[in-house]
Amino acid sequence: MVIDISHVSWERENDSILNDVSWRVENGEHWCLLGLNGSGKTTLLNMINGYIWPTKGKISVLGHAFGEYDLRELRKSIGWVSTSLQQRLYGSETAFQIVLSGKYSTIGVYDRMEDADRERARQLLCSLGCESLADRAYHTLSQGERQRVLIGRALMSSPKLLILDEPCTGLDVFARESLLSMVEALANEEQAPTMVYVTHHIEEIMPCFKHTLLLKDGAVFAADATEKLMDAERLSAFFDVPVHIESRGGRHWLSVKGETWRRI
Ligand SMILES: Nc1ncnc2c1ncn2[C@@H]1O[C@H](COP(=O)(O)OP(=O)(O)OP(=O)(O)O)[C@@H](O)[C@H]1O
Repeated sequence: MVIDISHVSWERENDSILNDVSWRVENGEHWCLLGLNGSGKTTLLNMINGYIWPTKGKISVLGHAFGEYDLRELRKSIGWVSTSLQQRLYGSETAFQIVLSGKYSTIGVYDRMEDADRERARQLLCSLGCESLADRAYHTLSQGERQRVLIGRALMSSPKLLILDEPCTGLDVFARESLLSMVEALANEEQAPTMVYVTHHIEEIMPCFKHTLLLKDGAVFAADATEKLMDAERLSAFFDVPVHIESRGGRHWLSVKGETWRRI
C-alpha cells in the first residue's frame, strides 16, 4: 500500500479543513486528485508528506505509519513537484544541476556526486526532452521547461511515490499537452513510481490516471475508477453547476451547460 489514509480530519480554529477523509492507493496505481480551490488538496498533500499531522484518524505512507518512522527518511522516497518548490530553488543553477540536486533532495548540489549520478541526470534530461537545456540557467527556462526539469529532479532519487501538484499551471495549451504526454509516457515505463496528479481541470486527467479522488469542501466526494466518475450528473453534483462532459481518446472535457450559469 502506498497511501493509506483512514478517517483523517484536520481542524484549525474550530474549522474542519479535512473531514473524515479515507483514501487508499495501491502500489502501481496512478491517481488523480481533483478539487476546486480551497477543497483541501494542498492540506492533504502536506499530510502525506508529514508536514502536518491529522487531528483525528490514521495515516500510513509507503507502509510506514506516522509516529513510528523518521519522516525525513520517508520523504526521500517521495518526489513532490510543486510551484512552491520552484520558488526555493536557485535560479542561477543550470537545469543539469537542478536535476542532479534531486539525488539527495537538496537545494543546491552540496553532496558528493558520482559519475553514475551525473549520467543519470543527463539521461533524465534526455528522456524528458530537455537535453538541449542542460547547461541553461534555470531562471532562463520557460514555465513548461521548468516543470520538466523539476520532474527530472524528483525522479533523480528514484522515488516510490511521485506527486505532481498542478504541473500545468501557467502553461499554454501546447506546452500543457506536451507535458501531459510526457507524464503519460512516464506512467507507462516499467519502473514508474506510483503517481498522484493534482489538478482543478478534468481535461488534464490522462488515461494513465485510472483512479480519481474527488475532494470537495475537505471531504471525499468520491474515490473510484476515473471512467465511472467522468459522468455529467456526477460532476454536476460535484461542482454544484450543471456541466456537460465530452469524452474522446480516454480523456474528458468539461463545459458549463447553458449560456449563463449560476451555482446550483
Ligand atoms: N493553516 C491553516 N489554518 C487555517 N486554515 C487553513 C490552513 N491551511 C489551509 N487552510 C484553509 O483550508 C482550506 C483548504 O486549503 P488548501 O490549500 O488545502 O486547498 P486547495 O484545494 O489546495 O486549494 P487550491 O486549489 O486553491 O490550492 C482553505 O479554505 C484554506 O484557507
